[in-house]
Amino acid sequence: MTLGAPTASPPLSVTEHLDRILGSVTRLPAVTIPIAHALNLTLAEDVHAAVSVPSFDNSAMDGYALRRVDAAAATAETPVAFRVVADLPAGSAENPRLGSGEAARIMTGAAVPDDADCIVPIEDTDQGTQTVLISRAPQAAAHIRREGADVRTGDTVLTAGRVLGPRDLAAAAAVGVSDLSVYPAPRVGVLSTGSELREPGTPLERGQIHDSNSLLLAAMIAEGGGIPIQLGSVPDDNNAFEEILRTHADQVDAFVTSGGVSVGAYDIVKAVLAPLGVWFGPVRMQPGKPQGFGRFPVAGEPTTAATGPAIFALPGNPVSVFVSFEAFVRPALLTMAGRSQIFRYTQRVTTSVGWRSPAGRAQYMPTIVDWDDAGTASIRPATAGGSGSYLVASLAKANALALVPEDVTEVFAGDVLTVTLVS
Ligand SMILES: Nc1nc2c(c(=O)[nH]1)N[C@H]1C(S)=C(S)[C@@H](COP(=O)(O)OP(=O)(O)OC[C@H]3O[C@@H](n4cnc5c(N)ncnc54)[C@H](O)[C@@H]3O)O[C@H]1N2
Ligand code: MOO
Repeated sequence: MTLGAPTASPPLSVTEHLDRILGSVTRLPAVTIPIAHALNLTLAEDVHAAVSVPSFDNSAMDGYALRRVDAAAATAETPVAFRVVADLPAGSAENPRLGSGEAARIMTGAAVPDDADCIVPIEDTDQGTQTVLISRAPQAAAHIRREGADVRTGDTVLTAGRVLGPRDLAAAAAVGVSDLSVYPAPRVGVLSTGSELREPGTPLERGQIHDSNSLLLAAMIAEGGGIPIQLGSVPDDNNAFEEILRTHADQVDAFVTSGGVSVGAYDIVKAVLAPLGVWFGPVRMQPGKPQGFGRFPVAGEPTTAATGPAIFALPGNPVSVFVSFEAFVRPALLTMAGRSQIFRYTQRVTTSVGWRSPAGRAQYMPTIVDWDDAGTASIRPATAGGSGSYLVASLAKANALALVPEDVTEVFAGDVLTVTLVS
């Protein structure tokens, strides 16, 4: 056991700490993967249509393909008879010749014979299979979906930088593309520290608590477009902590740890990582004051190389974990995932009650946004205890974080604050 080193670094503002982090992380190298695995990833290269959509003239209706001129006189009272010379379900490769007075029965999506110039829907016929009576004169080119009406071969269908949603994947598939160049989701090892931690569901003895940070972090990583890798929890033991990081360093793009970064005698995270060059110090925020950030060296590389996985050493208090993730980890992971939009949208909202905020620290208050009947939003703290960093159960009620600037020590009802809606 190594004693935690006292904090030496001067306090950073939230912006200074975030700038250092964003200056250190870069997007991951692009990879080419099957479309089916590309949901929510950022596209690295434009996608061009390999085939037109539609790729052939096809019928928009179940009906009959024929030459319009032959049915020009058709009315309900004086229907015109056609000989049915072919039957064309969708997928048929047939291209039957159609002479005067001849029709092909055709289903939606089937290729229109070259000799036909319109489709008569079955509603305007007697649905005959040998001969068919057409009871309404068709419009020119009626119900034919033309080749290339949507996109033509070579057209740009999706542009680089796009975050791929379900419709993007469908568009890529439709234009004949099977693989996409994307920035991969960062793989993030999640490790909780603390001898007091027990698995959720385990009965607790005096002094023990359930490990909620592992779940919180893994879920936030997944929600933020990363792939969480649960490494469980380690007791306050320097060697056990370092060993688990070393074991996984070459398998992850980042680590997020919680706990053990303050000034206590058992703050192992700082004790192990600070000598490896990871920065530790206070950030002028509440909650989330003690922070650590740097790179964890991969075996065989010099500890000074900035090539190992990024490591975010967050404080242990659960609300601090949540706020720290929102403020620092989420934008960094989104950067690694190639996103250009790395911050959530904010809005200015009026507070319906007041509260106190510590001097010289930006306060992140978990809040509930209420909307009145007129659609006007207001916020109130989500928990009776304000931004107390241990209030993990009440944190679930919050749907927003309100930011109180460093120099404000009291928020009054009616004040307007910058609010980030969180999920
Ligand atoms: N003398 C001082 N003490 C503390 C200071 C300070 O400046 N001087 N800072 C306080 C602040 S602010 C914070 S935040 C915490 C951060 O401490 P650590 O990062 O070292 O975290 P721990 O001591 O390990 O744990 C803090 C708290 O959180 C609970 N915890 C830890 N891990 C989990 C988990 N996985 N799931 C749920 N809860 C967890 C832990 O039991 C503690 O109650 O330091 C203050 N102290
Ligand atoms: O800064 Mo600590 O993270 O308030 O509880």
